[in-house]
Amino acid sequence: MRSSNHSSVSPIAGGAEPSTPGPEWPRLVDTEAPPACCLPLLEVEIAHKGFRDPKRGEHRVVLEQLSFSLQPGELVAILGPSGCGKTTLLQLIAGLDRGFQGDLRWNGQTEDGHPRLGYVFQNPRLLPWLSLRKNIELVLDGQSHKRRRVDDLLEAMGLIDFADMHANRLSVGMQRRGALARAFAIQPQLLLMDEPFVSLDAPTARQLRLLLLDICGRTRPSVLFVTHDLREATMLADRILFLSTSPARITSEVAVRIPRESRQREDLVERAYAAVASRFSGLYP
Ligand SMILES: Nc1ncnc2c1ncn2[C@@H]1O[C@H](COP(=O)(O)OP(=O)(O)OP(=O)(O)O)[C@@H](O)[C@H]1O
Repeated sequence: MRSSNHSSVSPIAGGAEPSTPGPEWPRLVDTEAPPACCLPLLEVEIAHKGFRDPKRGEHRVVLEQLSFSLQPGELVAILGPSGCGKTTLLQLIAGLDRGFQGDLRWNGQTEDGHPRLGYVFQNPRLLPWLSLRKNIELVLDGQSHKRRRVDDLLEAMGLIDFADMHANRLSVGMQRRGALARAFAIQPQLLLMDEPFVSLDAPTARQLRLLLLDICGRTRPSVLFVTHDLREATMLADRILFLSTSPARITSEVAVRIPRESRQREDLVERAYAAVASRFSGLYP
């Protein structure tokens, strides 16, 4: 299973019709997913996920017939309207919520083969009573050279001068960077990120996106991240999956063909972004 359960060029439900492809298709962006290279790290097949509405007591379907796969080393962005079920999807994949109908297959298996997993939550979730350094060392328990690894990461995040400060003394932006450092520290095989760069100032967000690409280039994790920022998705992702409103399913998919080593080129990203934005105009301005 490589592509999702949708026609690859279909518009999002309720959205604008796709415009005629421009010159960037299929050079920088394409609706054809690249051919699968090998066994997917993850195959998602969610038949049904719902919640009981706390007020009315009714069962509400949030995800339905949603499927896609993730290749080793692939960076995939998930976009969709607010409240459609993006965080819910990440939580199912992380195993934080097992109440759904469907299957998650890791390296082709449903039981074993769960990879080392990093999760950057929407809220940084650092332990307020510990220093920033201790928050990160905590996930490296028992590993040698952890101080060196933590210092390197804090340096890269521009946080080294704040390493011994309690987490609750840090600004929200600094806590976000700390949460990213904590997720990178375990060198995850799969990194799940829920709007990781939101509420950071533009230069810091750009610096961290480039850092993510740099780390991905070196350690090749698979990354699945939620964003509302189509430009960010175009800069980072190899594929962008578009979700519909609840019950969410994948309605469209775009492959971004900017080579990883050229993602820092704003001109290329801007052209690819313009092509994707024009095709899905009105939905993700
Ligand atoms: N534990 C829960 N109990 C009941 N309803 C829930 C629960 N968790 C999520 N929901 C509901 O499921 C729907 C999807 O929520 P989710 O947080 O996954 O959306 P989202 O796409 O990530 O939203 P946003 O883009 O605003 O962050 C929402 O209507 C939410 O209220």
